[in-house]
Amino acid sequence: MKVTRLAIPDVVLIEPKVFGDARGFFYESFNAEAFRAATGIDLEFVQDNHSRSTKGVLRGLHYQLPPHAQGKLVRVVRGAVFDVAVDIRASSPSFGKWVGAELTEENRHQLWVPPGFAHGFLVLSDTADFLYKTTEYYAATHERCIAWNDPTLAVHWPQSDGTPQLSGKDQQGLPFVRAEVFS
Ligand SMILES: Cc1cn([C@H]2C[C@H](O)[C@@H](COP(=O)(O)OP(=O)(O)O[C@H]3O[C@@H](C)C(=O)[C@@H](O)[C@H]3O)O2)c(=O)[nH]c1=O
Repeated sequence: MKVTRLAIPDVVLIEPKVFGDARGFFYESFNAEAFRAATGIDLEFVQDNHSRSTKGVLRGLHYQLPPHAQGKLVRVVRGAVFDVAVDIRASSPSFGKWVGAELTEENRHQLWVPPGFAHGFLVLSDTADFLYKTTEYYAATHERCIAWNDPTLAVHWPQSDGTPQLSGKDQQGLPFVRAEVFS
């Protein structure tokens, strides 16, 4: 497993070791002990999620407030997305900054998005199957959404020719300046 800390070092890119042979491939998509040894981060996941989206769909920027804040280990098993994590921890030196990575079926990269970050992704392929593990359960009452195109955050979404396809909820995403953040 190769671990790279991104420009916001709490966000970690993971490149698993893949064993290919005549049958296909095998890799450990998560191993708590190996993850801890490589990153120093001790994780206990409680929920696994799978979403499927078509090209041009954008989901985000989502987070849950404490006490239901979620860390997410995200990956793509079909297609390709541009994945984004925004630091919304008021006391952080990178508050309001974002990092992004392309996660694809081919590169098998994963992103660790810690609690205290808003998260979203744009689908670049015809279809994308997006899988993620979370450290806390879904809590609808505590979920929040910041607008994907907030001018203060200025996330640079790639290949965005026109407006992405958004859920009704995501069309109501708040401006960053009005969003509840982590103290
Ligand atoms: C996220 C989630 C949704 N749901 C339900 C609520 C709703 O009826 C339906 C679709 O939910 P959403 O529109 O919120 O799904 P989606 O827009 O895919 O939400 C996800 O987006 C990405 C970017 C994240 O970071 C995730 O944490 C999550 O917020 O699924 C659950 O039952 N459990 C869950 O954990």
